[in-house]
Amino acid sequence: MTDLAIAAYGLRKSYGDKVVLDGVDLTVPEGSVFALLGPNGAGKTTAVKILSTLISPDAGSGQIHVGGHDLASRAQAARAVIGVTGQFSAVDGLITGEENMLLMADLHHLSKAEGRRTAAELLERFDLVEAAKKPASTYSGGMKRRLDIAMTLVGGPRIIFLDEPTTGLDPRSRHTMWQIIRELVTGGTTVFLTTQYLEEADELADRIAVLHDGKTVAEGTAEELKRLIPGGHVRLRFTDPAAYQSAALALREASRDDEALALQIPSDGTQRALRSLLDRLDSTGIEADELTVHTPDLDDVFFALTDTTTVPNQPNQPAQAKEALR
Ligand SMILES: Nc1ncnc2c1ncn2[C@@H]1O[C@H](COP(=O)(O)OP(=O)(O)OP(=O)(O)O)[C@@H](O)[C@H]1O
Repeated sequence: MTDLAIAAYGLRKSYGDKVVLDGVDLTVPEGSVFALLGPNGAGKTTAVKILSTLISPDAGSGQIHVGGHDLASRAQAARAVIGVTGQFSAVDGLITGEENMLLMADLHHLSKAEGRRTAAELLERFDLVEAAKKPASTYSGGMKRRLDIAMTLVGGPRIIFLDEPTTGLDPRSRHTMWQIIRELVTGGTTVFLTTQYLEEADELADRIAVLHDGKTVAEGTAEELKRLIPGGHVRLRFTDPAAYQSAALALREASRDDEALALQIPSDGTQRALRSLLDRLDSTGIEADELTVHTPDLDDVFFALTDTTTVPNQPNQPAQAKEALR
């Protein structure tokens, strides 16, 4: 069995009468990337803060082991093997990137020579050599984020927590950050990240947990999560209301959008399914003005699991009828 870098059971945290985490289990195998997804305020940062020993869980939580150390009795030992970067950035804007790195080396009690060597190595690795002598306040968002991670790596952590590592970055900087994260994992580091971007979880994570209302509502690989919901469909749009009505009669399994004159037909999007659909339309002499194939992605999973206000589409009911049913 693979060793677990993080094994947390029954995580609980409330602020006053607001329950933020209501018994969350999180297990992360060593050397893997785990993504915690959830809408704003779901409790992702709170989970990161607990796992990285910045705050304590409530009494009644189960055991939490990080890097093999029980947080209740050996928090100091756990702290020695982890690094945290995120919304609470450690970068000091008033001093240079290099000075920030050397400060970190001091905090980790590295000798002067070792501190300089480590700082130089990491500045090089994160493409910050040119900027190293400039105040960090002059850095772009992407550079600051890279410096933040470089600082975290000074202590050689085996497990790193990245709280929304790419929020606010432009696409190029985001891809650079993804590359950095992949390299960290190749080097054996375990990465626990929180993200608002489903695409990011899909790209990077071996396993993903979706947090909602203080609970994990789904967990698995991106593929497993996508399989949880059907979601796949073909959408046919018409400009002629008569053609739309005929098509709705011919395709009784379709969901109707009377306003947009569009029909949504559940489908796995395969060539065979599409051919059969088109054959049915052909045989009735109906032509759609637009056809789009939608295969489920993480967005569908995320919204299906976290949006409690959505009423699933009822097959083939006109919008007014649906209204009347409410
Ligand atoms: N120190 C605190 N005191 C009171 N409430 C808090 C505190 N910290 C967090 N909360 C509340 O707990 C909830 C979860 O916050 P948390 O920061 O963990 O969410 P999040 O999922 O990281 O959200 P975001 O994506 O917006 O950062 C929020 O409603 C927040 O207001």
